[in-house]
Amino acid sequence: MIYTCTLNPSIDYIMHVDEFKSGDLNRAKQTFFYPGGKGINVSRVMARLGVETIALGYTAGFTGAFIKDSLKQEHIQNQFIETDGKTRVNVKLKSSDETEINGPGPLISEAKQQELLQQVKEMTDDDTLVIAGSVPSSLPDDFYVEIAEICQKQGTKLVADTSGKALQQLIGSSLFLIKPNHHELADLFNAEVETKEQAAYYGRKLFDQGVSHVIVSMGGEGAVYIGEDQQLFAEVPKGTVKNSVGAGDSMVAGFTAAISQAKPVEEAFRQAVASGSATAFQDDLCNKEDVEQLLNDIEISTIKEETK
Ligand SMILES: Nc1ncnc2c1ncn2[C@@H]1O[C@H](COP(=O)(O)OP(=O)(O)OP(=O)(O)O)[C@@H](O)[C@H]1O
Ligand SMILES: O=P(O)(O)OC[C@@]1(O)O[C@H](CO)[C@@H](O)[C@@H]1O
Repeated sequence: MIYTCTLNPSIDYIMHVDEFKSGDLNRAKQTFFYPGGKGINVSRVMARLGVETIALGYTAGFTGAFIKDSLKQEHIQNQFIETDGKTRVNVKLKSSDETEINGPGPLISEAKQQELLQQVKEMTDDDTLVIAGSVPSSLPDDFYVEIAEICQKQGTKLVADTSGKALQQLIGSSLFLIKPNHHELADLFNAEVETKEQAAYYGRKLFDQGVSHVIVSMGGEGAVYIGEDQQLFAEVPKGTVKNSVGAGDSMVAGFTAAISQAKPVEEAFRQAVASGSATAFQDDLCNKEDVEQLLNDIEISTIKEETK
């Protein structure tokens, strides 16, 4: 089974405002509510690509109930742990540019932390766990590392989509897939990552430290894949970006779904990029048809040089 874990889910409240003026009364011309949080986005895209997952994490209050209802409507199983307080609402403001305000999320007690670790301990070497998103401030900084240690011991494949300190701490753990964007990769190595060669150079360092598959996304500039004996570059399809929230998560979902269906790595990478762009080109996350339509538009080439 493939599990996704979202420690800090959200309702994503998308607001389209024509010309946003800070400090003024603005009226949105269109709004949307979506169940959000990176792992939940991965579960939703994988469901659309025909792959079953079970969503784990913490939900709370009426906002948490919205998330559970929404997933139920999309036939996605969950084993969320209910906590006190309310699941956060993250505001995504779309105007001439994209502004995001993410809430802090509810407090998670020590007992609830142990409950989640117990769920991980019950997984086996047939299972895959996707840990995605930020670690709420009430959890220990190294909570993901604790999960990684459990997974390594029992042979559960671990996919990690996080950033900052949480990502830094995970490097060195045995990981199946990570997908930093080029800014996150640059932060990890305190270096400049602007070109595909630089992305490949630092991506290879992550591979050498125990990550089986590394995808570095570079927004509209393309994406890089580093694996055992391949390093690939994909041009992203051309289109109008409507809402890039969840585009990175869609890539993780596209790749993980394809691998679970025993597709070759290059095809999994192609599906990752198609899923990311298909999400970027619409308000909600991508559908299977959108992904399939983009697959043929993606040119993949080999990156030869690995110099900075
Ligand atoms: N301008 C664009 N044109 C086409 N595709 C895009 C564009 N911007 C993003 N994408 C798609 O979204 C993917 C992820 O984008 P990005 O590198 O911004 O990741 P990210 O920062 O993790 O995303 P996010 O945090 O917004 O989910 C890209 O690899 C690509 O497939
Ligand atoms: O605050 P975090 O956990 O870093 O990110 C949460 C979030 O911004 O990530 C998803 C998009 O990737 C959204 O659905 C959600 O609002």
